[in-house]
Amino acid sequence: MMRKTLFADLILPVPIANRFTYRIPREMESLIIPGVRVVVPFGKRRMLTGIVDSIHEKAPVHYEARYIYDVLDESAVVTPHQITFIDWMASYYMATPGEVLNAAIPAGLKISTESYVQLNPQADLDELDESDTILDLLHQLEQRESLRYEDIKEITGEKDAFKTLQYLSKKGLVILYEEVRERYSPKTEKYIHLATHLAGNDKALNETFETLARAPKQEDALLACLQLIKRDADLSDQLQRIPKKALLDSNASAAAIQALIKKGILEESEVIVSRFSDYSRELKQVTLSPEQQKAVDQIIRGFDSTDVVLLHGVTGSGKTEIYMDIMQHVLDNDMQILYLLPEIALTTQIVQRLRAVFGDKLGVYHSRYSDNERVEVWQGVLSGRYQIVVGVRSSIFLPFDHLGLVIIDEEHEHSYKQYDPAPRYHARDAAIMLASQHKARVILGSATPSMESNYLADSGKYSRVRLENRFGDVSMPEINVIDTLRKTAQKKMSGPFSDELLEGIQKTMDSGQQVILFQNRRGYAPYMACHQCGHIPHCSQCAVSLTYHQYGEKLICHYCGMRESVPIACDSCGAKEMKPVGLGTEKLEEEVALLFPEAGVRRMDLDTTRTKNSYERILNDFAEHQFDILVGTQMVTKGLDFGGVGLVGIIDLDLLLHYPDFRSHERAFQMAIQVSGRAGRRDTVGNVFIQTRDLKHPVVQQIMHGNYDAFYSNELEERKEHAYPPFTRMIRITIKHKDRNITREAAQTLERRLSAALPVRILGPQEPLVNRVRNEYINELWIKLERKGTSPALIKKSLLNHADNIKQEKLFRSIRIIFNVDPY
Ligand SMILES: Nc1ncnc2c1ncn2[C@@H]1O[C@H](COP(=O)(O)OP(=O)(O)OP(=O)(O)O)[C@@H](O)[C@H]1O
Ligand SMILES: [Zn+2]
Repeated sequence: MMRKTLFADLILPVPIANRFTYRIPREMESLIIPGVRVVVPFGKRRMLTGIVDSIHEKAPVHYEARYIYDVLDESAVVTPHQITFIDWMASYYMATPGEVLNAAIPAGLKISTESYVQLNPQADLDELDESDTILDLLHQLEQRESLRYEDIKEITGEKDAFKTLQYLSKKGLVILYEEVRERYSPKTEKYIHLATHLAGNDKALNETFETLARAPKQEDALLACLQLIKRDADLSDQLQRIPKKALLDSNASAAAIQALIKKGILEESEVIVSRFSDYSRELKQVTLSPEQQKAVDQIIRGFDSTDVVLLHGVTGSGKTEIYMDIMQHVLDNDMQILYLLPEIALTTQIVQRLRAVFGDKLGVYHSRYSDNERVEVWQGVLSGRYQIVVGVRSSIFLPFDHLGLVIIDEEHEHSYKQYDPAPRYHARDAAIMLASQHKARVILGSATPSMESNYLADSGKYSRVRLENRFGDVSMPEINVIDTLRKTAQKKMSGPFSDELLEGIQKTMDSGQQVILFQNRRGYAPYMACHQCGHIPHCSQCAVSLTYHQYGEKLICHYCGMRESVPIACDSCGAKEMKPVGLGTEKLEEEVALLFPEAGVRRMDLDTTRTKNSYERILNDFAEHQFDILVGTQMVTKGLDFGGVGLVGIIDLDLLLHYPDFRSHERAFQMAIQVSGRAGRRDTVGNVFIQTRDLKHPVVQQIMHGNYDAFYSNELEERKEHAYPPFTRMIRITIKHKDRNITREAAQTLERRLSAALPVRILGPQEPLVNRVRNEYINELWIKLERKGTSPALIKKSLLNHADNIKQEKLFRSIRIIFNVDPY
């Protein structure tokens, strides 16, 4: 009987929308199962790590299948659920499964291939007629065993050293090869135990001690070791291993331990340990208030009719405790829980609260973790060590296989949306999809629900539970709106502060409380301008002004990151009168410190939180009242829970209100209410001061009265009138090219064809406000899909086809077309 040849379909991390079929070598047949990682050759000289999706006997028709090169896992690291999820995400967000896979898998689980170069042992280096660079390279190779591709580039000074290498390889002077290496490395610790022949053998031990009579340090070390073993009460077994570190801590010298090992008295071993220490729970018992208990009951009843419940509770109503109560039920049923948060800054506080109750069942996953740490969380979910994961948006990709509950806290937050690179997904929406795959339940929590979620609750698709009061009879903060237009006329502004705000800050600090000041702009000043001619320095690659950062004296482009030093004289007229204009957090911090010299002031924004533990430090110090005034961007607006905040100031609400985007009102309302909610969360009534020039603006009025329902119904009218979400779904198509005309022409051509072919509304093409970034011009088309119209899947397919077609044309060959589904 003929033996069958087996093939595997793989997902590879490349932006091509297919599965790739490879042959399974005979000796790997039993090893290759769905969900394991394999290494395969790809193209001429690349090696890639892929995931096995399925195994079959059908040889591909259009190409000769190549062999799988290696298999990396003994059991699946990706679950079947994940593969379904990856495929769904790729098609919904118009990305490829490979792009999703790339986002999903922590870098530590990817294999890197590195090209190495070695001197051909047969090569004769004498009498070579080559350039000095090449001779230099060959001599370096002669001295070393091998060089990495990267090193070669450095030696030759060439950007692409491959040509040189090919040349040398053809001449038989060098050998090129690839080495595959796993990036994840487990953390190990050294352990010490007593040699087998000594354990439990007092006679032998005594004899050993005698031999050490002249080596007191070794004697001490052995004694210390025995004491450590005995201290552990329930272990009679003297073979127990003790951490070498513990032995060193008990003052045994490293040299003495080494000597004992050499003599065969002690033995050393290495053990793989977790990067995350075990947390014992303190078992904090929380009693829910009657209103909270009622909400829990309502949520559970809500799940009878819908899988998603929207928990709309005012700031400080104790939503977290409600989640925790329901989580306990889910754990009792042995199901997994995913708890999503919009921002790393928030994980610190929430994790502390959750850990007190759930101990080491809790894994945390976010981008500040190292690759190795992320791999351990991934494996911890696979192995069942972590039943609960708290994390930011990428945690939806973890290998869950029996999710019971997904909590999406602060569900209105737009940081749940991934902008770049693909897949451009919204973690809230994707998590709801993930939950439905697992038949799990979802709680969306917010004090200011998104238009979409509230709309779906209105229409009965979600259940809704409301909490109108703060926990523990705490009052809602008092909101004061200050008319800065009038204050300016009355000369009652000092810099960005009105007299009322300053007075409020002073009073708050006098009463021993703390202050949060919010300004949604980082840097020192939004731009610099010449006092003589008005010239404003712009980024050379983008159509935006450069932001002035006082720290380091730099002008920085917030679009492409380009930095340049601050010009002494104006580029345009030569006058030496360049001045910063406007107010960023850096300047705000400076002004506050000047006005309140006795106060401690710190700042929290992107610039002060770049390092791993910086959030924690700022937040912990604030919680411990080590400083009085926290200045920051939207980072300070989100679900933070501090007891001592008496006042919150919004320096310039207009900045939020008048942003050219259909969601600006929604965002302004949400941010203002959220940041206000940080005030007065314990006993005294909090104060909020909001500065604006637009007192009569309806949204300002709604914020002032904390009236979500009024805001929602007004805004819904607007959205309906202009056919914006939630009444439609939008897809943004971005066309980019370095030539402005080609960009426009491509956009126009695409628009014409789409209009002719598809029953959709198209806005544009138009140039966005910032119409050039990194030297590429930008045009946008906006597609509006009716909620009940042609299948979005078909339309997306057609959009992709049209995009592919247009790129076939000579003029448009190098344009880039980027799709962003639900681009908000
Ligand atoms: N049942 C309870 N027992 C003791 N303390 C509670 C209880 N419920 C809530 N709290 C406390 O009340 C405060 C506010 O609760 P929490 O932070 O959960 O509010 P929230 O609804 O998430 O608010 P926000 O929307 O502003 O984030 C917290 O300090 C919390 O510990
Ligand atoms: Zn730029």
